Amino acid sequence: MKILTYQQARTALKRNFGEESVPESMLERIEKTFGEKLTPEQVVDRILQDVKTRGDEALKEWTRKLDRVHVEALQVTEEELQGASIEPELHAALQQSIGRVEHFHQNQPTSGWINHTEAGALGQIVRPLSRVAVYVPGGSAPLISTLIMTAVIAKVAGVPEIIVATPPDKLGKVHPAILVAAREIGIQKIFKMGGAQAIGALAYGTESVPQVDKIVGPGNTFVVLAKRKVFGQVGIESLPGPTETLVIADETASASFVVADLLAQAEHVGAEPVLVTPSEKLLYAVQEELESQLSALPEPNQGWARESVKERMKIVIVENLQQAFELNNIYAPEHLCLLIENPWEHLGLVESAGGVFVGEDSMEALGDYIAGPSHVMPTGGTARFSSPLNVRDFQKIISVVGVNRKTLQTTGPAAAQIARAEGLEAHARAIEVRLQE
Ligand SMILES: NC(=O)c1ccc[n+]([C@@H]2O[C@H](COP(=O)([O-])OP(=O)(O)OC[C@H]3O[C@@H](n4cnc5c(N)ncnc54)[C@H](O)[C@@H]3O)[C@@H](O)[C@H]2O)c1
Ligand SMILES: N[C@H](CO)Cc1c[nH]c[nH+]1
Ligand SMILES: [Zn+2]
Repeated sequence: MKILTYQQARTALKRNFGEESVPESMLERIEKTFGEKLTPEQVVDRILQDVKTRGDEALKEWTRKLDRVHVEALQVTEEELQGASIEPELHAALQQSIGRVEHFHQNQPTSGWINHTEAGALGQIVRPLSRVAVYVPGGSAPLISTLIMTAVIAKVAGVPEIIVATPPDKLGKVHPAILVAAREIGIQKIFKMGGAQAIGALAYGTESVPQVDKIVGPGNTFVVLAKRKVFGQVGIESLPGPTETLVIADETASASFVVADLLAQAEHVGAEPVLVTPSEKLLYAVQEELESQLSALPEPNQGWARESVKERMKIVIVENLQQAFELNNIYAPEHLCLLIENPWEHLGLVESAGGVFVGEDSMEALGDYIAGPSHVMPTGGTARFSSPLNVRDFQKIISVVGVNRKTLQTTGPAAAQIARAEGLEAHARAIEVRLQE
């Protein structure tokens, strides 16, 4: 755990996606798997190229090598989908989550507009994408909730065809709760594939996997790098990678809640929990509480959290809350949790974050499952320029230009002027030929 001053944190928290150092443990795992020293980027290039040229065969081989399982049929069969069952309590919880995510996104304004006036018409029409894929992580835990936090929003946007990709478990199966949630949402096509190989298959298409228009959803470093590389071939929504949380807490915060929130995210592979506080008293209380909550966690959760917390957790001591929010805006975290007195009064200081969790009853873990907004949020500092997954990510806007002769007469000469300044004579004439009529 690192304890930093405000000045040190100004440099330490500044990030540029793709430039962060790769953990030694990941490089070692790569060397073990590939038998040579490669960067994650080189690994992803190799996998994408192979899937592009050899299709299903490559996909299955990479699944065997990286997920250590052989899958005969990549697509989940109708029997598997219809036969999946889970505890009624979990089923009801999934239904509640689906309902709340759907309701939240139905509130997002997304309609188009066309203004018909005496000058003619101008506007924007909105169309859903035709075929999208949602990636549901499954490397270390089957993220059932991520299916809800992606596919339900695609449904609200009106996408007719939604495809799911998720890594198979060691028996070559998809978690039954993912299948039940898929049934509830009305999804039929689910593929047992993960990592960069899944992204390649969806971007290029294979014998079994249809090429999609856009791939959305979070994942580990390999998934995120692959998404970035196939952008252009297909659309992507943003770069939601390993999760991160910045908690701003003052002396009024409960150390127990602060630690609970930091540990909840530390439980994710590669997570980065950061605490920023002006209170030394809270700092000592948090250090004590951390040990006690860590040892109370059951294995294997404790193992992940311990590794993450010890290696990755940062605590920053600041002079006041103003400094805390400045650091937040430099870091641009996926999640910002406000455990301070009068949190609503400070919301205006937030310039960048995937989501803000205001007050001690709005913990981020609730947002992960059921609050309403998608838990798919930008990481790695990309919250400076991108947003949480939302309905607009599944739609496109088409501009509509239908002005009339009156507008042509008032705007045409200016347009022709600009065209000639660009040296584009044919453009100017295409306008002027109408003006002469
Ligand atoms: N930002 C968000 O909105 C958000 C939301 C949910 C989850 N997440 C993040 O998603 C991530 C999920 O990661 P995960 O690993 O559990 O699942 P994952 O499904 O993203 O990745 C698993 C896949 O990675 C590939 N892989 C693993 N090791 C590899 C190696 N050495 N070389 C090449 N490929 C390799 C395998 O193909 C495997 O199928 C977590 O970091 C979590 O924090 C982020
Ligand atoms: N906190 C993760 C990234 O926002 C999402 C998640 C899924 N399941 C649990 N948590
Ligand atoms: Zn989480």
